Amino acid sequence: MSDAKQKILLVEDDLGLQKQLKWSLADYELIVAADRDSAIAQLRRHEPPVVLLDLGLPPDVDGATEGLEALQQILSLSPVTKVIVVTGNLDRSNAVKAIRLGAYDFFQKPFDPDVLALMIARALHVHGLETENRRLTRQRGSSLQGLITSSEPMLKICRTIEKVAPANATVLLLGESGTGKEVLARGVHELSPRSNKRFVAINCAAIPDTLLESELFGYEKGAFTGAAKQTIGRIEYANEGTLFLDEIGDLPMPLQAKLLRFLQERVIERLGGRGEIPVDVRVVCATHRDLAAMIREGGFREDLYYRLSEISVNIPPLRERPGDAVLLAQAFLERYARELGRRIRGFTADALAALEAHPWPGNVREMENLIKRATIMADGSQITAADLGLDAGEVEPRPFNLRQARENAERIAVSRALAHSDGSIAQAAELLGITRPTLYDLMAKIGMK
Ligand SMILES: Nc1ncnc2c1ncn2[C@@H]1O[C@H](COP(=O)(O)OP(=O)(O)OP(=O)(O)O)[C@@H](O)[C@H]1O
Repeated sequence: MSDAKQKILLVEDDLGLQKQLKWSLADYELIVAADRDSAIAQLRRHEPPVVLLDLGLPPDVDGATEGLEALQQILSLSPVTKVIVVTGNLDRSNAVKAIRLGAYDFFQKPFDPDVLALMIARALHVHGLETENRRLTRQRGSSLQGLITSSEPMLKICRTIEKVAPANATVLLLGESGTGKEVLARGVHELSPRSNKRFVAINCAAIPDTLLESELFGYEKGAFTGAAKQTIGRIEYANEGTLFLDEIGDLPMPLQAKLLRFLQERVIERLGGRGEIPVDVRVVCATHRDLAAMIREGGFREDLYYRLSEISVNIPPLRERPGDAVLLAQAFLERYARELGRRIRGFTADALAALEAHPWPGNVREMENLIKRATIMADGSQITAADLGLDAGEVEPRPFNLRQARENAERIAVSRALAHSDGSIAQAAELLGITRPTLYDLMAKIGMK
């Protein structure tokens, strides 16, 4: 544990007050800013958990417009920061306005050092709890290694995988390309008693039909021209571990029959071999195809389908996972900025809007590639929509209509808050500075589930 002092940002233009506060808050590392611009610069630089913000900032020292503007900017940049606003003695209405905008608390001048110290200690405590909570929720959300999500449907799938992993049941993962089927298949393996054995993946669509059989079942020396030595197949190689059959919908009919036989009897015969070899594998398979339609059209065996789908899991596409686009983008940015040694901190507002508006036909894979490329190409310290190569046309045009503008802003704020709070409504409401029922109402109003 480091015993470094905790940082507090003081936004105050009165030099006398600055001095006084510096002295009474000596237990903290006090960072001082005298106006909105420098406050934002210091916020970006130090990321303080608590900001003490005087609402009467220049040029509007007698009003609160500049202070309220600063408050909104601070919260939009860092929704987890606790902002305590400082107001004049008779300025209750602005204090209430600030709370409505998401300030954590307010404090009226002239200030009482003891009360202020108490308020700051409490804000730091709440901030610490929330950070820990987010960390734990995130950890819980990603009990499947490498899987990032905060959306309700995906978290539900994680829970399902956790439940089915220890059993030996065959799992069928259904979902569009790039939705994370292989990540989930690995999750099944990692959380199963077979985790210390092999996870063997084979993509049935990537191997020519003529080779697939020998690839799966192996062959004896001389089984066919070119079979120079005995070779074991992937099924046998996965013995005691997990076999992941990707793109199972592309398995040719004759092999479907062979696979079915293996699943029923749990023995294989190598090509050109004479004996049956017992193999103990857990089978997980996946496809982006509509197997039911394939069965109707005679392209997939119904009996094999039932064997494979003891547990069947439908993975939603990225566009149906509220909040995940931004969360994944942030995680990929962090990863690639680190790996590529680039100092890039986050996304601009237009990039966030574009990320949320894009339909992601290639799902998480498309997102990962896009962020990696943008991390390499970006010139500034933040990634813009242009860096992402997302067509400006894909971002909703900025509306003139105030109601629509408000709704757009609300939608972005709610998605971001949900992403930041790993889908917890209670936390998201707190980040947004509204009550839970208000958040539910807001989500219903803007059509978010
Ligand atoms: N929820 C997630 N969190 C983090 N990374 C993810 C997530 N989902 C997918 N990925 C990453 O996206 C890429 C594509 O995922 P994956 O290969 O599992 O998709 P898939 O559904 O199996 O695709 P395909 O059907 O095309 O084989 C991988 O690099 C994977 O690590």
